[in-house]
Amino acid sequence: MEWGIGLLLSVLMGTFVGWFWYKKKKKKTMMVMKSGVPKGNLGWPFIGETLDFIACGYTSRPVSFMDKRKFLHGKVFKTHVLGTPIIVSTDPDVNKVVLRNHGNIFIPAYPKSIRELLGQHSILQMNGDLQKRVHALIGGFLRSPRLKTRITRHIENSVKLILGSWQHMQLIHVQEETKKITFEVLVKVLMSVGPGEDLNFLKREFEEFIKGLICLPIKFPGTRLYKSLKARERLLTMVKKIVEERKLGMEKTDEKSNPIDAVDVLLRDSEESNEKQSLPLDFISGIVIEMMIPGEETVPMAMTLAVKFLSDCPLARHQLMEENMELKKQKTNSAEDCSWTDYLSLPFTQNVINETLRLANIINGVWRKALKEIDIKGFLIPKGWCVLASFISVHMDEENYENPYQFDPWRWEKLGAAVNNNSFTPFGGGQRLCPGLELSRLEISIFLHHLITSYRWVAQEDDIIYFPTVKMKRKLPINVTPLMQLPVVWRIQESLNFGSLSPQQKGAIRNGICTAAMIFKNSNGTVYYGVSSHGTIYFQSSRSPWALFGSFNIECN
Ligand code: HEM
Repeated sequence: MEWGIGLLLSVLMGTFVGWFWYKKKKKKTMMVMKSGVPKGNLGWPFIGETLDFIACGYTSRPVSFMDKRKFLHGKVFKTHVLGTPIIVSTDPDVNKVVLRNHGNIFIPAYPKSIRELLGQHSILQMNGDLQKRVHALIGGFLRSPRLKTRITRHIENSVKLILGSWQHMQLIHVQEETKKITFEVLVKVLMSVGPGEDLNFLKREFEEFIKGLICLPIKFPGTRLYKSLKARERLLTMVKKIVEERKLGMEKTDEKSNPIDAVDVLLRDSEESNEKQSLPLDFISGIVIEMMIPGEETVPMAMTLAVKFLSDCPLARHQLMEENMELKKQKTNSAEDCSWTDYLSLPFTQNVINETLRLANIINGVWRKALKEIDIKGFLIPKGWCVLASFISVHMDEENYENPYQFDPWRWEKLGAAVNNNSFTPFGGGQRLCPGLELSRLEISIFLHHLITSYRWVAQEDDIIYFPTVKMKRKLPINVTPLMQLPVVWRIQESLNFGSLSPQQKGAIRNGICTAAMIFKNSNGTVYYGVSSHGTIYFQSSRSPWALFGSFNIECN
């Protein structure tokens, strides 16, 4: 009996000690959770703080949503937007960890409409080894010098064709025109489809498809999502046909030439390795469709916004013109074509592109979901929570950039190489760093080169809208005049600060007309004039070499 009571007491005692220990541990965990989970406000039931989030997206300062909360709760805070509680990081170090820890801790978490439209095989949603494999294949191909050499000629032709069509147009909508260039280039890179009926079909259906990328996730006949899904089906049929034909062609020939496009790369990968399972044709077709998105959205928007920012900053436009005119002159003199390295090594042009990408924030951040609880810099992100690594907040933070709202391409002269910098992530980072980074830069550089060396433009009033994606309210209307058609004096006004001219030089411009002293004919009979970067005209004779003055030349008839 005593033995029984003793046992009972020991069991009770053990249970009590166990319970006490468990409670203490739980309390400790709760305390860690409480002190570690970022502060913030989840707002109203269901809608959370979505209304404020969207309202800020329609202003010229979309980052004000983040700024307000950053001020109240710190650089990492919690909120509830677009139907989900979320932890927002505006801290570059935290963003870096989120981007790097991809796969094992963080997986992409995109809104439902995007998930539905891109389908289960989307590269943006796949994880693990498959994502690594596809990313490496696409990245390797897009970065290869062989592709860049080949595609440079193609981009040039496409840019010249579109710019040429502006000759007799007064008003241009930059946002629409740039899409024509970038979509055509990307479809060529992806599946070698050139201008014609097929391209028109792809463009038409793709425009219908992309409208549903951010919309209410309701799909029955008549809804936006439904229409976009139908367009995707039609796109898939056509792309799959191209992929199948290519596969058949490859089976018929034993010759192994270099891959010509992304379809080739994806098909060959499975062929060349016996260990790897071949990628299904549906899967390849889906990836190809998904990769058309930058041709319709991101790259044309970057070009459009560069034009917008340059229009508002004549000094930058002038310096860009000088640099590109110099390249044009060199190439004309040596009777050579510009190579991709020529375009990418124009320092000021690259600074303009960096600054455009920083200020425009075309992809304003990435959404991830935590698969495990993780502590980053003292912030506890509980398992299952979504994290928004906000790039726009970092790009527009005074701590990282002086006068962040000012378009200042010269800041990059001090900041140096932009890549690998946590505070500059327009192309994301880590394992999902955009594989189209270099192609995008090349396309934008070629577009800016030909635009600035062929046209003078005046932009009409327009505003940037940041929600749901970055767009111009009026598609950026500009009035263009081909440089060749400008009276000489226009070209001079374009680049001169008249106040800095000496009386003798001023005498060369009478009533806005250039006198012969400023005009120069070379041996071919081409007329030039030279202008320095500081707006001083140099009188030149046929014996003084142009390079001596570091001036640029504009040809005129
Ligand atoms: C200015 C133009 C562009 C910008 C700003 C941009 C931005 C980005 C960003 C931020 C990501 C990371 C997404 C994430 O981490 O979830 C990304 C991924 C990606 N981008 Fe771009 N991109 C541009 C152009 C292009 C081009 C021209 C292509 C070529 C086809 C491309 C193909 C891709 C692909 C395939 C991914 C997914 C990579 C993966 O998840 O493994 N992008 N891009």
